[in-house]
Amino acid sequence: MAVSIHPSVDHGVQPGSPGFSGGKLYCKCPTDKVEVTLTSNTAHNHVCGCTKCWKPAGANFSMVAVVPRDHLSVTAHPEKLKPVDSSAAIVRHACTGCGTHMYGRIENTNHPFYGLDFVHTELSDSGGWSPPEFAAFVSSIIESGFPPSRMDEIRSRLTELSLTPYDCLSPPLMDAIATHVAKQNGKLAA
Ligand SMILES: N[C@@H](CCC(=O)N[C@@H](CS)C(=O)NCC(=O)O)C(=O)O
Ligand SMILES: [Zn+2]
Ligand SMILES: [Zn+2]
Repeated sequence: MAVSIHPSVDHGVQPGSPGFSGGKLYCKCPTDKVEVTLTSNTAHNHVCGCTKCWKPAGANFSMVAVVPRDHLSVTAHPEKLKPVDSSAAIVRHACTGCGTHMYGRIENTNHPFYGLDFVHTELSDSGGWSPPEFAAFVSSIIESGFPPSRMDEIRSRLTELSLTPYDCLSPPLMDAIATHVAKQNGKLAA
């Protein structure tokens, strides 16, 4: 049995549906579930090994994608949500009943990814969402206790799944961040 990455990809990455236009995410409480409604598909879906992103029980990676913030609303039980860390770049909102992170929002208007919310589409009861495209912050799984001696297994499995492993974000996203910074510091035209 290959090393587990995340339950949504361990049996192969499922393709998305062209024209898919959104759906609902639910927390894991048995009743009174927090419901988040997305009115568009997600983009830049990926698996993330960092210690900040919510992972389902037993998973080594989180699966996380972005959606424009004006396409996300909390449509049931907003009173159960609480920010995990209001000073983080991504302010993640967790269910106080079950601990699931329902969305993460960037509140700093100068952040390169301002305007985007971070979501876990495995919490949806519908298929068709954009599939994960790469693996971010791979080395960070060691910070959660994963044995460093088994990192070759992890990177081989990710590569087999066509989830190219990066120890930060993918080159296009790192370029987007650097472009944002260069426009702010005047090295590139805004
Ligand atoms: N090695 C650190 C990396 C944390 C990190 O930088 N995470 C990235 C990917 S989600 C990030 O953008 N974090 C911003 C935030 O958590 O607010 C860890 O695992 O805790
Ligand atoms: Zn819950
Ligand atoms: Zn992360």
